Amino acid sequence: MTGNPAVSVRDLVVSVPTRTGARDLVDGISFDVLPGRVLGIVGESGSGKSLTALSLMRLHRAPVAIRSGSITVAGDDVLAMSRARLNRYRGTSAAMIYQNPMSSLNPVMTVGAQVAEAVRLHSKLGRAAARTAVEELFAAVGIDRPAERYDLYPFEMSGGMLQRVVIAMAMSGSPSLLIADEATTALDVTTQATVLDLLRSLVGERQMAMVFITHDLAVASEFCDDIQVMFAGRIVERGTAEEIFTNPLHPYTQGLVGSLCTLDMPLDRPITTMPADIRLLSETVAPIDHATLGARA
Ligand SMILES: Nc1ncnc2c1ncn2[C@@H]1O[C@H](COP(=O)(O)OP(=O)(O)OP(=O)(O)O)[C@@H](O)[C@H]1O
Repeated sequence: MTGNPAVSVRDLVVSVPTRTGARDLVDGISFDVLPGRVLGIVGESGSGKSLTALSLMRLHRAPVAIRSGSITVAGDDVLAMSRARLNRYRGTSAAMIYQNPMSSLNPVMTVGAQVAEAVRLHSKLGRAAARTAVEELFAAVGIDRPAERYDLYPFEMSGGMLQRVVIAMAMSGSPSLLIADEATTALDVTTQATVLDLLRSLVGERQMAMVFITHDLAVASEFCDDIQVMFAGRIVERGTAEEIFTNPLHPYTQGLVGSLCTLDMPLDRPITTMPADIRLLSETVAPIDHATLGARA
């Protein structure tokens, strides 16, 4: 990797207390994301993807706690931030979008007024200027007739349009890092493709770093620049999307990639099932990293 990463995570351990001692749910992971690149985090349910994302925003809830490690975003030490600094950080340095846009929206307020609130939180704009800024943001995320759409309530918009509103809200503070946790999973495939196109162009234009969490390996292979595969709280393998999907090396990644169905695969090809066996981890403690394997000239 060259250039300064927008996001740098080192030896992050996130744990929860149990009667028999702390249980590490995220177990010493490290990764970087460069501006303008999309890092996909894939892995089965419970592997620690969402806790990693929540930790980047420091939005994890007690009793879950960050036990050790460091998180640096746009040069700032996220784990050392005061509450006031953290409030500024969320939105201006890092923003997050979720699967269900309604979880980020107030059902009884127009969408424009809600995004205007976010705009005014990050700037000193007056009401009229904030409205103009929202209309510009709406146009930037592909909401046509933004002046009319400003006055709609969430229930008057489709799921795809609402996800665009939430993306506009996330963009309102010009973050260096955008985290999407299953943000396109609930959309139909056509809408999903248009929202992914939008996210890709925003990442390029604004040179944001993006962390993209998904169960959908086909989407990850198309959309992400880099992939890290998580299993039981650890990163087992990382590489470019092409390296991971054409040359998976860890048995867990091989199982994941082998379970992908494609339209051109022979009908009689057996579908690999995943042996979700924790012993897979004992084989490799450090992640298999394609960048250090000499595979890249
Ligand atoms: N508040 C909590 N208390 C105890 N355990 C938790 C808590 N939150 C998460 N966990 C556990 O931490 C592990 C990682 O959870 P996480 O939500 O990060 O998984 P995930 O990979 O995002 O899964 P999914 O894809 O289903 O969202 C899981 O075993 C989960 O049960």
